[in-house]
Amino acid sequence: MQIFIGPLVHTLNPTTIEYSSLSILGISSNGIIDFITNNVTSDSVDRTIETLLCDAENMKKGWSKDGNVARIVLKNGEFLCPGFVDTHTHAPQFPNLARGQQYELMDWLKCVTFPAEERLKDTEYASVLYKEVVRRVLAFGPTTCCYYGSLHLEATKALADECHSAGQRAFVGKCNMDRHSSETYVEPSPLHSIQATEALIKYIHTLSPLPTSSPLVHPIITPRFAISCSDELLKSLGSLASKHPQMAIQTHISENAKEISFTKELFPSAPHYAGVYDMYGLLRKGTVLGHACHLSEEEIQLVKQRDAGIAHCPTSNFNIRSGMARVGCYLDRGIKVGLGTDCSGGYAPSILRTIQDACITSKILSLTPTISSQFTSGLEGKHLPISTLLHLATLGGASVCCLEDKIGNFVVGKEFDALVASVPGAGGEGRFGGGGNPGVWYQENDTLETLVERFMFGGDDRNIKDVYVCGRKVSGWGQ
Ligand SMILES: Nc1nc2[nH]cnc2c(=O)[nH]1
Ligand SMILES: [Zn+2]
Repeated sequence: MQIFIGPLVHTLNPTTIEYSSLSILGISSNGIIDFITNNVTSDSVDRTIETLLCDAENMKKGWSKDGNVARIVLKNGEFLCPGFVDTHTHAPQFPNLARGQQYELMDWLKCVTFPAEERLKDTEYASVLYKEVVRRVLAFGPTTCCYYGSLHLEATKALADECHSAGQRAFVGKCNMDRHSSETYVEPSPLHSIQATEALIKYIHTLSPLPTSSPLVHPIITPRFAISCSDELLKSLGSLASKHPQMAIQTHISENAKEISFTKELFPSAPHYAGVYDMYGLLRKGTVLGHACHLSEEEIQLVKQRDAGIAHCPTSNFNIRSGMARVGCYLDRGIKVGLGTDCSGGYAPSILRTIQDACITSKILSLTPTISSQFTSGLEGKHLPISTLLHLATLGGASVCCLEDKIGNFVVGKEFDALVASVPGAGGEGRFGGGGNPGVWYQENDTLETLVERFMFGGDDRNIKDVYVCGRKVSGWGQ
């Protein structure tokens, strides 16, 4: 059992952020938040803890004054933040990070991305690569991550193994792709693709959960995008999805102009891109749609109706010049939106970087007079406030993954997925943690609001001191 003592920040919805200058959180031995008291004064901490430990409800949960309780006291410049949720990334593409920026999507796939993914046919290479991928992702703070694997079953099992042994909450999918790739990187038939997907689902279901909680690693059905799946494959994936009505699905949608027109050519009977997935039963609650830069009004309404979620990938959208997603509009319509690093379309597995680029995307849209002049209320056409940006990175992402009842913010009964964020003092505590010389440091008299702002807009992995999934420390440079 652990008690955390320190400031915290989290969101309740896209426009409500809560700051507490000093909180006390009790985390049970199975990682559940048993109690929280916010805005405690520093001279009343001991007294408050004693009261909490003697509280009848807390005693029923196993707390007592004489129990074995670890106290974790945050230092100056540190605060608790909900663990980040990366709703869209590609594990086999990590060796390509920061390469290929000269291409747009379709050439980028052909020239640099498919060749990199093809290397995963070597399962030994997969094990070595994926160990490093999961280690790096965790160090940047995503306690939950939606991973695309390659086409290869054995390699993708290795990815699931790495998430499982590192203790990361994850969705792991084997890409389905039976056309429009290279001769050597394509699945031989829809049947082969489906059998391998079923085998992966079975395998992931055998990974043992933590002793006292539900599994952390989940399978996810992963048609790469409509272009790379034949009608027959999409149909079979739809049947597979209907056999597993709770299972998550991930794919790409409406990322780039050429991709959209090719999709229309390939599926002339579909009303639009979103309609292709809908036709095959792949657009539903738990579907994570990557990018969604150019959705039409009809598509937006359909996505909302089906209760699918959107992975906003702004870094990648700029890097491979795809476009800008209208996140304000999606949120105004009540669509679930989270952030995706989309490595290696994005440069790094950094959700902080993605927050910064989501902010810039919204600012560019707000500077476009034809857009900003149309909207007077709501988020569309405005630059996104801090509450919205933090929400996208945490609770918003959790809701895209249908995990909003389990994680995403600090609420009694939820699992403790959290970061200890650190904005060190100049030359002071934490300065050398994380390898050197963080780009932001606190100034005298900084409020918690200012620290959070510095972290979100100037932070990187050096500002992520500890990473907890379900109460277990899984990464970080803190001792
Ligand atoms: N950004 C991105 N878009 C895609 N569309 C289909 N595959 C991919 C991919 O790997 N990355
Ligand atoms: Zn992607």
